Amino acid sequence: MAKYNKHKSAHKGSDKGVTAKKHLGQHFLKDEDVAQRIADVLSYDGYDQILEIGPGTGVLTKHVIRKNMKVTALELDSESVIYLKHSFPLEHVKIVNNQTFQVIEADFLKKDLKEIYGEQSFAIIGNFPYNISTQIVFKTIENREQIPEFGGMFQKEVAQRICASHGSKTYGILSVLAQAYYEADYVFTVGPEVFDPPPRVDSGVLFLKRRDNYDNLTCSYSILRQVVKLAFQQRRKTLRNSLKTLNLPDEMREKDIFSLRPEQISVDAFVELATEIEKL
Ligand SMILES: C[S@@+](CC[C@H](N)C(=O)[O-])C[C@H]1O[C@@H](n2cnc3c(N)ncnc32)[C@H](O)[C@@H]1O
Repeated sequence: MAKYNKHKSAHKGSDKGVTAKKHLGQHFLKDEDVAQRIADVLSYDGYDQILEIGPGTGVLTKHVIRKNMKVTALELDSESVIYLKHSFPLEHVKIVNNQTFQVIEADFLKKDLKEIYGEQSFAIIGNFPYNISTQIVFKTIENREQIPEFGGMFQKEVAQRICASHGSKTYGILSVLAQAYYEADYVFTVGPEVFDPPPRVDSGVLFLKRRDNYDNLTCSYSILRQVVKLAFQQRRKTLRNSLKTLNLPDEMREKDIFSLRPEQISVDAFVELATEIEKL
């Protein structure tokens, strides 16, 4: 069971003046090897800017900085921001030429990413706050024109869900929407012992690489999201039942795909179906 200490002496961030806060999903990495392996999941090819979500006390940040990219770290916790701005050992920054590193105190979910990047591309990395995992993935998909790669750590089940193939029990809304635009690879699992305080669950690291045809899908994101959501809201039912509210023409509802349950339908087949529905 995770322990969020009221006393500042007992967890990894506390020696940096940062108390772990449960509502912010703060579990600080204490294993440098794992931090290095997370930083290594991105290719660092084809872009020169990185956005780290939730740097905390910078355990992962310093490995990312060494990759010779411009790094922006977005952190909601003001204690962590104060530490990163004033006490984060600057040798991590100085080792690389022509590099900028900035910390911005902000909520990733609310921040307008164009304010930071304009139209430029950037990759996302993080040991993500697990309480907002789904929203992080949705916001990434919505900003996909600027995000060629995304890598980092989620609760293991969430990472597995994003990477799941059709036919698997964990295949769902996140799998279809993420994989419509990104190739998704589950990279490795870590146990609670690499964090301080330890979470109750295992964690999984994944890597998303944007597909070459990401901007060339035959349907819009909004219709795909609508169809997939409706289908998985009643995952035990066939599409004929779950898509009833769309009032689709009978001849469409006679097609074989409508006798399937959503977990039996591949990403490509969902895209094809959403395309047909959008054309109506
Ligand atoms: C699991 S901790 C990881 C901390 C650090 N990266 C590490 O690996 O030790 C998640 C971090 O995300 C931050 N955070 C939580 N919600 C956030 C949000 N909406 N926007 C930005 N950062 C957030 C937390 O304050 C915390 O520092």
